[in-house]
Amino acid sequence: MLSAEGLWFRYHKRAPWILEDLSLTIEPGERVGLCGPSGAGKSTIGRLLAGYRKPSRGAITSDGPVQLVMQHPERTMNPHWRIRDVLAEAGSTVDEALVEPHWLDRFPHELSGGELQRVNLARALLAEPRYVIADEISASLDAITQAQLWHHLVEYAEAHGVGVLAISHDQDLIAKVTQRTHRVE
Ligand SMILES: Nc1ncnc2c1ncn2[C@@H]1O[C@H](COP(=O)(O)OP(=O)(O)OP(=O)(O)O)[C@@H](O)[C@H]1O
Repeated sequence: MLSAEGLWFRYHKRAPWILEDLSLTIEPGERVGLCGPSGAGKSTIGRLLAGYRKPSRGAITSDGPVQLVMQHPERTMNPHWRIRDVLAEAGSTVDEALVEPHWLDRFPHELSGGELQRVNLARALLAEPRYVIADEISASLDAITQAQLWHHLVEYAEAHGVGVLAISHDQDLIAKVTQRTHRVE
């Protein structure tokens, strides 16, 4: 289980608390939606769960690796590396349902936003995570690309018993791809 218990967090000592006593659990194979207004701290929760930040108080425990996938894949890839090398850093068996072979020799800026997000998701899955935090991964994509991306993630998660936290403003999407929702205010 991926568990956050009694989390308190603020970005600076004198800044206001973003999270006050937040608790949340995700079981392997479970898909949970994370909803709430802008600025409520959803991305912050994702960063904490993935270990990018440490909570001021409280505990995060996990029985396996956690991968965070974010909205802007271009920000997480070296622009001077070809897609082949971006992926090779994470592992060797690329999911061909996500990554088309003719993309491998291109640079990140030579793919569309949706194609690059598919590469980004494939890279995250190469790390064989037990949990995936999907933070607005399809926010800027058209409906078909959004559906494809989520189809891949849900199928992979079901096949491998991976727990997913889906962060999105889109309530309809959350209802479609998750089994329950956690709300933050
Ligand atoms: N690096 C940072 N330094 C200082 N404050 C930050 C930082 N990142 C986020 N914040 C602040 O923390 C609060 C929560 O931000 P966060 O991005 O977690 O919210 P969110 O719920 O994901 O919002 P949105 O739905 O708009 O993406 C906001 O008030 C934001 O301004």
